[in-house]
Amino acid sequence: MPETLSPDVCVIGAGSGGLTVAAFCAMLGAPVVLVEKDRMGGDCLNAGCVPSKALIAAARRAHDIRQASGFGIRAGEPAIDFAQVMRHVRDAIATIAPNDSVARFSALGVKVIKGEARFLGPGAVTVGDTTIAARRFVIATGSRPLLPDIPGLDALPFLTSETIFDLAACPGHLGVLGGGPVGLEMAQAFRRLGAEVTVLERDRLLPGEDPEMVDVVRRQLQDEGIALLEGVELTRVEGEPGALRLIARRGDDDGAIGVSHLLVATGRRANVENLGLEAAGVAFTSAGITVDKTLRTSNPRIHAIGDVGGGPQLTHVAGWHGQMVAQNILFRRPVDTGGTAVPRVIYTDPELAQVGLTEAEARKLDPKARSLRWPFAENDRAVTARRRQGHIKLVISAKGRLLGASIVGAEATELIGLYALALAKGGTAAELAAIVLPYPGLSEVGKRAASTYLQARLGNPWIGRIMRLLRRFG
Ligand SMILES: Cc1cc2nc3c(=O)[nH]c(=O)nc-3n(C[C@H](O)[C@H](O)[C@H](O)COP(=O)(O)OP(=O)(O)OC[C@H]3O[C@@H](n4cnc5c(N)ncnc54)[C@H](O)[C@@H]3O)c2cc1C
Ligand SMILES: NC(=O)c1ccc[n+]([C@@H]2O[C@H](COP(=O)([O-])OP(=O)(O)OC[C@H]3O[C@@H](n4cnc5c(N)ncnc54)[C@H](O)[C@@H]3O)[C@@H](O)[C@H]2O)c1
Repeated sequence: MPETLSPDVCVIGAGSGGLTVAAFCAMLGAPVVLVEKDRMGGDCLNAGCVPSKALIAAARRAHDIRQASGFGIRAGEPAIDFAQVMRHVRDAIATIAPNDSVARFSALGVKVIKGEARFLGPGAVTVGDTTIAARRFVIATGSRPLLPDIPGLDALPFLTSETIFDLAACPGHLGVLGGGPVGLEMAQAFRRLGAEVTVLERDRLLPGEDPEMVDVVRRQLQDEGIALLEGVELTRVEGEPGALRLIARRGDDDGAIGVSHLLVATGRRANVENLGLEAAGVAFTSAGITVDKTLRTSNPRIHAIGDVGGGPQLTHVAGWHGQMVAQNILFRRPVDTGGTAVPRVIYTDPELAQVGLTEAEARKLDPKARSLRWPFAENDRAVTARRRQGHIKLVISAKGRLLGASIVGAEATELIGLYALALAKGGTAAELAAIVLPYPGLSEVGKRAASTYLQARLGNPWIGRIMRLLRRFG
């Protein structure tokens, strides 16, 4: 039966961004319709953050067992039951899934419609027989793997983030095309689970990250036996299923690498197709829907958030967008994606976390910007846990104001939050050096780095003069 709904808000896509908008609106009593064509929870829950971090956690256990002899515990080579590892991955998804389910959102008061949404015009969307004429729309349709045009690739089976978590057996030799976050996280996880792994990256590993921090990750991956081929172009894929030949070129040299499986992890493309964006008057390019810094599209009644908007493709960014846009729709609270420093983490071991400016970015804006470092090897907690790799780097202005923080080392994800707060509050190295932190703790690495700023100032001749003056008073 055709029906027309007229909610305040229609959200398209039930991933991290869309779910946040829908939950926020429903909890405040605004009528909201949420349309999802596939699985509730989107990419993060079903084929992204959750399965990847579950797999990484399993792989870490295998690695810890191999490393246990350093603690005086003899364990030997772990026996890996890959089917059970994958059950653990599915179990993690299934445990979290109820939070994102139709049942939960319906109970919150959201009208959830399963189907593909398409704009009929600037103020109406159709899903099957239903037309939704909402006051405001939020497009949160996410992204999907971007597949490079490489001769032979489409004729042979290959994996992407959408299929790798369905593997029934561990690959014998996993080729990974792309040394970005997906490629490196999966390369290390599969290596630890027993696969031979070769990464092919046409640039350098993690090209968007500080090279000094990436070096620490690179060394660890190499130590674990991962072959890292940087500056190479994959020119052709040959062979047959289970026995692929990757023909790659570096400069004028061609070489072939035999692998059993190939993971293509060369970035993502925004889901802008088949949405009727032209009918809606929403401008877009192949990079995504065009939005201003308030996340508004060229149609002022329509916002676009998360991966489809072409900004940083991260779950917490999609959620943050969703929260701001919901507040804007309900309370006219201004949206501003400009000023906030958003952390990002590569979940390799050691983890690489970044917030604010990298050293190179800061120097471009302020040639007097400086860096303060402290190694994990000089941190007592890291030493006791045999997790001595890596360091923190705080980037500060000439006057000591924090501009950015990079951490490569144990628990970098958990450590970076402090620096996100410090950046938001205009914090300084002196303030970071003054915090009292529990001993022993990894968080002390940042305090020690910040303290080097003060130590450098102790050489100032005025300090000696002031001390001599004060001595005269007893
Ligand atoms: C392997 C991997 C690991 C990742 N790990 C992390 C991580 O550790 N941390 C992190 O922050 N980020 C991570 N990400 C990125 C993260 O998954 C995404 O940034 C996030 O899911 C984006 O959320 P979104 O709401 O924009 O889109 P999505 O989660 O992709 O949701 C979009 C939804 O819209 C639906 N949809 C699309 N078109 C329509 C339509 N026409 N009608 C109805 N529904 C539609 C889709 O089916 C989908 O459910 C990872 C990504 C991958 C691939
Ligand atoms: N920890 C996290 O937060 C996390 C984890 C995974 C994914 N993600 C998000 O998912 C998105 C996708 O990740 P990704 O790693 O697929 O993409 P990416 O764009 O971040 O990295 C892709 C890498 O592949 C390389 N590349 C591209 N084409 C190539 C080719 N033809 N041959 C060889 N190398 C090639 C690029 O130089 C780049 O280093 C990212 O934007 C990221 O934000 C985040």
